[in-house]
Amino acid sequence: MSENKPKQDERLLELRNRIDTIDSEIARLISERANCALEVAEVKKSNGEDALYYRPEREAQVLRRAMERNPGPLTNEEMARLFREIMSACLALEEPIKVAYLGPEGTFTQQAALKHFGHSAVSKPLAAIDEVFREVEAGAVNYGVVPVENSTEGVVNHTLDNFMTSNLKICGEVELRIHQHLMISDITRKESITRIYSHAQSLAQCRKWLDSYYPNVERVAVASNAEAARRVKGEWNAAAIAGDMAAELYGLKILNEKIEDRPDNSTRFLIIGSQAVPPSGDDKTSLMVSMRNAPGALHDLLAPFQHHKIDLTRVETRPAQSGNWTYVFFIDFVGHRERENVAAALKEVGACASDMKVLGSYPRGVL
Ligand SMILES: C=C(O[C@@H]1C=C(C(=O)O)C=C[C@H]1O)C(=O)O
Repeated sequence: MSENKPKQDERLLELRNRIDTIDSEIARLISERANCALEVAEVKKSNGEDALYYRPEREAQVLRRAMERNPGPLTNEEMARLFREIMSACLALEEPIKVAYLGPEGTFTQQAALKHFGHSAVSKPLAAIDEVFREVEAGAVNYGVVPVENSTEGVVNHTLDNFMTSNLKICGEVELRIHQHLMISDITRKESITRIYSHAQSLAQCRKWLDSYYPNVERVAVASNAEAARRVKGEWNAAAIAGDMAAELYGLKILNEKIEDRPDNSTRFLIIGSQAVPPSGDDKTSLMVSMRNAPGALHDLLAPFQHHKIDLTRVETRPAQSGNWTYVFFIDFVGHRERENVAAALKEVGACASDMKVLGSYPRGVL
């Protein structure tokens, strides 16, 4: 035993007492904050604002500020995550926000929903992207969360196509680093794996890894990663590729961690709702445009953005549902539609397009 032990014990006791004092101060301040949020809800109610107290632009500002003034040693992301949960709990005092997501439970989309709304939101898994759109349109939930693009595998066509027939708006975005793991159940025989289940996108994200380590094993695409994990539960000769949440949900053991081919593999999700979001100070806008099929059409469409010094972050093309060989462009750019240069560019684009719809201006993803 070190002769310093009594001294160290004393120091430990002192530090723990300090932590206890700080904790009671934090608890008092969180309660004070919660009471303020309740009062804000009262004011909103007396202003006749909708029953929805959630304000995406204000939440983005609160999170950005938490990161900007972070004195350390916690990382900015950790600090913002803590504030994310405090806000989520404060908002739920009035009424928990209801969110539908592309399920089942355990998918990356659920993880994105929790990252964006915090754990006090009530989330509801649905089986298809179309169903998420319908549920939000019907007003059964306040918001929906759907994937829109993956850095390795590209765009999620289903989500873009839904905007052609829906009047929902984009109210936010959230980006998630995607880590894929190979997992097995407690009855799986490691040496006898003949089949690997996963969603097609995930199989594609791990193609090279699978070619190296399981070249002769059958790859079976199923509806979701969580479904892959569920199947493995009862099969002694199968493994699944899925994320942490699925492993936890189905009690699977992770055999190989982070097997995605690209270390920066990430997916972007959209928050869909019926609310137009005011500027937060750092925003993006998504636009859907149809053009007549004429020479120079794409140039005419993009020129106003260059002219008004607007940064494009994405341009996607999809076949229009109205006829063969006509196209719809999905364009994302930096800036809110209420900003002068954005409004001017939109006017010019509108003048040369056969159809144009602003899908939404929304805060750039913070976390
Ligand atoms: C408190 C408000 O309402 C909600 C709760 C927030 C919070 O806890 O900070 C922020 C925005 C809203 O979602 C507000 O509008 O300021």
